[in-house]
Amino acid sequence: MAQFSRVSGSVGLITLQNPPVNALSAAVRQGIVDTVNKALQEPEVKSVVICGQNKVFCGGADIKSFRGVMTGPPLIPMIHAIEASTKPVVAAIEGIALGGGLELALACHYRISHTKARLGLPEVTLGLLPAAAGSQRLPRLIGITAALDLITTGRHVTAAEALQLGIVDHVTDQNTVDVALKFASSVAGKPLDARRISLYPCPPSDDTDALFEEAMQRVRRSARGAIAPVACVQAVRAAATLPYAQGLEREKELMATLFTSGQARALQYSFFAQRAVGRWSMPSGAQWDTVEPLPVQKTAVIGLGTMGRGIVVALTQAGFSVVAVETHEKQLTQAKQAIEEMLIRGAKRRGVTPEHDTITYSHSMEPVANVDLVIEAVFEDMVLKEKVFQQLSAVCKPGTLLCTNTSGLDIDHLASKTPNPELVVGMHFFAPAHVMKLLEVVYGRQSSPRAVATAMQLGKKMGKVSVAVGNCLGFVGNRMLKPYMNQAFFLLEEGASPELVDQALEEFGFIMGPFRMSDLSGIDVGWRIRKEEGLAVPDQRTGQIPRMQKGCRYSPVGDLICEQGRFGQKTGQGWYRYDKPGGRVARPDPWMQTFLNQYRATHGLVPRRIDPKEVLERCLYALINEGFQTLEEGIAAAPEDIDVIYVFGYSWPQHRGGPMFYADMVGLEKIMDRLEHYHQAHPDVPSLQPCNLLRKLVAIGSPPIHKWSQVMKTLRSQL
Ligand SMILES: CC/C=C\CC(=O)SCCNC(=O)CCNC(=O)[C@H](O)C(C)(C)COP(=O)(O)OP(=O)(O)OC[C@H]1O[C@@H](n2cnc3c(N)ncnc32)[C@H](O)[C@@H]1OP(=O)(O)O
Repeated sequence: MAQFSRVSGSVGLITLQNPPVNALSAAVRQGIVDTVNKALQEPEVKSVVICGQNKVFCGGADIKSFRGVMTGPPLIPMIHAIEASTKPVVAAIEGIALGGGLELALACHYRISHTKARLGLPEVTLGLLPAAAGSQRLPRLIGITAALDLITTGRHVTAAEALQLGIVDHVTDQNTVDVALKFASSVAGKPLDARRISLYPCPPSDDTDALFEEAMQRVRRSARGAIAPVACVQAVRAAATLPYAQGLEREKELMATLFTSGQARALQYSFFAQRAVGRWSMPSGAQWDTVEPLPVQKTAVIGLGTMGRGIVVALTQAGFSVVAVETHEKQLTQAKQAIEEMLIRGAKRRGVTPEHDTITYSHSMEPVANVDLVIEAVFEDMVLKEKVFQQLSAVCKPGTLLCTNTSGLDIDHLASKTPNPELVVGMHFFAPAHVMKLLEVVYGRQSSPRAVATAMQLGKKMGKVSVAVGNCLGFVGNRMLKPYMNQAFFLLEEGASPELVDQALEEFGFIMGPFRMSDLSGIDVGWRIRKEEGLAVPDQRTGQIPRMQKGCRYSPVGDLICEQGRFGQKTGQGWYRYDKPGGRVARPDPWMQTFLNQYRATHGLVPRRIDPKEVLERCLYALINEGFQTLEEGIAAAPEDIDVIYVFGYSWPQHRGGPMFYADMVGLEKIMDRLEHYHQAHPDVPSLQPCNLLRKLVAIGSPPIHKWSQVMKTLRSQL
């Protein structure tokens, strides 16, 4: 809806009304058309102001409506009618002007913004482009380079930057609507042609071809196969090289391709999935809207290795006071310096003053006594963590929440070492913890709903996308990674090279394939865990690590690599070789080829040609199958939880939605058939055997992803 009123006799005020973000639903568009007509027809009205209800201008098109048939007046003619108006129209921008919201403002003759407003064209993040003439108007207003930046990244700008770029005419910290009304009154009757952006020529650049060539290359490099950023460059190019009307036609053509692409569907699903994970629930029925979080102001981090340092930075930047504890004096000094540097760099990037006075460094636990919440981030060793939790239980005030940053150890076991297991939860951060957006909040059998609510809220305040998951080995993310990594190892045994496997998965859209990723994070990390699990241990009789363990196929290739001291980038050699220890550029290593040949010969394995399709199917479908298993067990509450974890923690390409969305796109029947096919070929790999939930979904006709929850409920109630 949009409401019309007349202010001071001569200014028509149009207020968009569609909480919470005044999205341009069919009703809002109809309201705008009607109220603009009214303003034009009423002779007393000399100028017009458009604003949004509740101090929010407009969050753009209604994304929910993209799923169905579009109804109501189309956006483009509505926007053109505003620009063509013979009476001046002023946009009063408060809160946000995003996507169609900013395009609406660009059609107005003047834009006045509140200092705290944010503006942008984020369509690219939804797999689209600004197709309500935004791709044609913005370059004409602010130039090609700046427009390319905003349109291809979708980033939001502050009012100050918008003013500097020329997107808005004036910024105020007063009541924006009042300022706009006064201004509208002052420009009544003034000529408007010079204010109609569609009439502007696109500002020339020195070498348009070179500029677009460079932009296209940059975008292709970072897009990982996403098509919207490429279409955005093409649309801006149309603005730079074609008359406005033809540019609009091109914009429409490009949008038509994007709109119907699976990528747009995936990215829009991902938008809503990110919000859905905030509405967490626990198997007990406790959920986000029925549980009050505990108040948290003072926090502590125990252990200042890489993870601990990142967590201290993230907490400090979110405004919490932090006691940072590291028992080794030398490590404490180094950590302090590293944290200060990270805070300075972060503050510089955000244009604020660094906040270090809120951190207290300590080599003892004493200052932790009066904090509200502790995050333990010591080495991934259960005995060490148990000791820390016992110390914390002795020193902390009653009611302190004890969180562990383990990446997969048993939360229930750790909780059992404290007198208050209900106050123990896992907070699994991803490295680097001050950068990576994902946080898995892991509840154990005894974790109280308030403890979960508190950790979820803390994550939100730290700017994380937090997902509540149940307790099991590896939780959701690392548990699903295991069958994926196993397949990658098996493929090496059967004839693939690390390059072949990585390339297939990188072309799919992962930032790094499993072997480059493992070189980056350190191959020895998994080796240590496998040794603790009793897997990477030579058989006393043969002296070799067995290739069958507990009745299942096991590949020791990763263990053998580590035995050679090849831990990845840090040692300059891993699955690849690097110029020096710490080097970043991975090069294929002839040593690896020889090693694999010898390994296969030793075990009588005849190498065969493996194609990228098999790599994708085996690695991804095994991972997806494990995803279904976590849903079946209730470890993950919904497919959205898994998808958000994979997109934000494991570089799953966002334009493919996440593993479970991808499974829905590929077709559950196909996934099940291919898994069965591979399981027949490898009967000693149980993770290739389709799980019950997948079978059940296929049996009832493969319902779409939003209907899986119902089947999951039935299945769990039958168990
Ligand atoms: C021809 C095509 C023309 C134009 C194309 C477009 O305009 S595409 C849309 C472009 N706009 C956007 O991409 C904005 C998307 N929204 C956001 O980035 C954030 O929601 C926003 C506006 C910055 C607010 O963030 P905040 O953290 O304050 O709230 P939250 O994200 O939780 O959102 C609150 C609820 O509003 C829903 N919502 C937000 N934007 C839209 C939208 N454009 N359409 C529909 N619904 C929207 C959001 O889902 C939340 O609802 P919930 O029920 O909680 O999921």
